Amino acid sequence: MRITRRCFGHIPKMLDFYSQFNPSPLSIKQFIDFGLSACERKSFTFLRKELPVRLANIMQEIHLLPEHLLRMPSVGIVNNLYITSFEEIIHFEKSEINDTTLDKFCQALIKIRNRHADVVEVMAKGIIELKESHDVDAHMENNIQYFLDRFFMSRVSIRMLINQHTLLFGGVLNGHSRHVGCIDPSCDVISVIKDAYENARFLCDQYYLASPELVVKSHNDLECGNEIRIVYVPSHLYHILFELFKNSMRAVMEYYGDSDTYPPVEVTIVRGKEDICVKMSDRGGGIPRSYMDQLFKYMYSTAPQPSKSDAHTVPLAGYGYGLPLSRLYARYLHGDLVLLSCEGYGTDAVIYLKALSNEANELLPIFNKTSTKFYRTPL
Ligand SMILES: O=C(O)CCCOc1c(F)cc(-c2c(C(=O)NCc3ccc(C(=O)O)cc3)noc2-c2cc(Cl)c(O)cc2O)cc1F
Repeated sequence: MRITRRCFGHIPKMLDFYSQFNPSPLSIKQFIDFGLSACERKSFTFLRKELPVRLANIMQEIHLLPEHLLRMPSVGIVNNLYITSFEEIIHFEKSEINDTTLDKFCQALIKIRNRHADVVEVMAKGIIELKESHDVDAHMENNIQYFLDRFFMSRVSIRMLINQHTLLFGGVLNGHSRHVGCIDPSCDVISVIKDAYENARFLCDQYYLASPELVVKSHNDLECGNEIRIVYVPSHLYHILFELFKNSMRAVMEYYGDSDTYPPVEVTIVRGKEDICVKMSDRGGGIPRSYMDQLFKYMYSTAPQPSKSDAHTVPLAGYGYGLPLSRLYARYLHGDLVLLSCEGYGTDAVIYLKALSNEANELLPIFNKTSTKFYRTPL
């Protein structure tokens, strides 16, 4: 990236240095245990190395992107955001550990988090710029899908580290006393489901003047009928559920357009030995298999917002990254999100979450020969 070389002299060398280390995945149990011992100096010492490592790993991949994409103005903006933030963090590499340094570090993290707030939208704009200026073949689309999954997963992980440190040590009182940073050690899955449903229903009522009811079923044979709770990040679970409820409601309301009664959206929660599963079932008519693959594709989802005139048709091309990002949130702690549709009937979406906090490890992209080869190997 010529711009980088000219303007940020020592950065390329530092990028090479930090990208030779693999990111260190933490389990949600480690986040909790660390958060309960809450030692700011230990957190600072870990983060001033780990954050540059995670930033450098993904920055090196940005530089491997197809030239056409790399040259898009919005991708250049994102690249420079990362360079600026990387430079700010490595500034603390050899700092003396005292209260002033710790306070400046916290402020720097908050500044970085704010700087990167709109990166998803800016990256989506970069994809639109590419589609409007070049033909994108299957190989390039494959590269972009691979990169964006890794890029957005890396971003989720970096924001998780920043949020934990700033929530634990940023001086703001912890409103939810039992939460450890952004983690709820005893997250009541059903209450997050109801939250997400009510908010999606509000949007559905606004647009369709009606909405499907919610039916919740729960199976917990492992802990004989107790409430199903998990050590998890409520905001991640909410993000996934909100997206799925919006999709289910849209499908049901479009499929039963002229009816005045609608089949409910059924959510079943099951506590297994390994996983907690949340299955969302709707009778929204389902999706043909030929279309299923497109739902998780960034290139297919990235399209200019539908003009108001076509607002009445179901946008078959998704217009956001809601579904691919939801799957990344589920996969971030070794869970998953799977869609099963029966065309002509409806769709099941299953969220798998690790039931045990010591198995819920961060899933982090690693910049190495394997990932480099992927970008350089023709289909
Ligand atoms: O990102 C965004 O903003 C929203 C992006 C997303 O927008 C969509 C959306 F909400 C709902 C559907 C949809 C349809 C549909 O639309 N069926 C009708 C059709 C008929 C024919 C064909 C075809 O021939 O290709 C395709 C679909 N059926 O089931 C679902 C459905 C999809 C998901 Cl992911 C889900 O969790 C639950 C569902 O019920 C498709 C979307 F795409």
